[in-house]
Amino acid sequence: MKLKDEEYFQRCHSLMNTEGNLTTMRTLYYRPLPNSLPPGQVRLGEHSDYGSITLLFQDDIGGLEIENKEGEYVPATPLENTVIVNIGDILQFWTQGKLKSTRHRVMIPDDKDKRVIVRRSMVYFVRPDNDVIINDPLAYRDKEKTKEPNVTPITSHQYSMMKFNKTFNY
Ligand SMILES: O=C(O)CCC(=O)C(=O)O
Ligand SMILES: [Fe+2]
Repeated sequence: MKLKDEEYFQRCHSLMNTEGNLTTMRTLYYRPLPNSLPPGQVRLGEHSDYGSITLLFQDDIGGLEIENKEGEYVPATPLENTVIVNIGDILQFWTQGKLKSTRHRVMIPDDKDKRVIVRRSMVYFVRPDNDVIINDPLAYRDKEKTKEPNVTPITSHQYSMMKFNKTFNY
């Protein structure tokens, strides 16, 4: 990635566990569902996560799907002792799209035995420190090789707030 400072990304997360960083852990509880539902129903809508990376721990019920390069959703079948690492929007901005933020969703299992059981997941959303500028691709690599983009700087905090307000608009 031609990092001019190999510790750049690490330093941008140095305030985790303080008020200067919005990294959060969320536990999700998907309640049991009736068997009468038709197949192919969405449980958690398509989205990309908006931090830098996400660590996702799911149980063995399944339903999580990830969008591949062809734009098709493919199952992320649960594997024991495995953590899924998603790239979030901010890492995509930072790297000018070199690393892609992965769209994903959760479907209701077609298997009727699995629908009537609770699904649980645990998600750790890693976000850069609040004041980090997320749309300056030059911050992490050799400035001479890329033209200075003419854009208004956006901080990690501003972007997160914009996404929170859109997602939790009720
Ligand atoms: O429950 C899952 O497996 C996915 C959760 C998720 O994508 C999210 O909370 O952003
Ligand atoms: Fe997600």
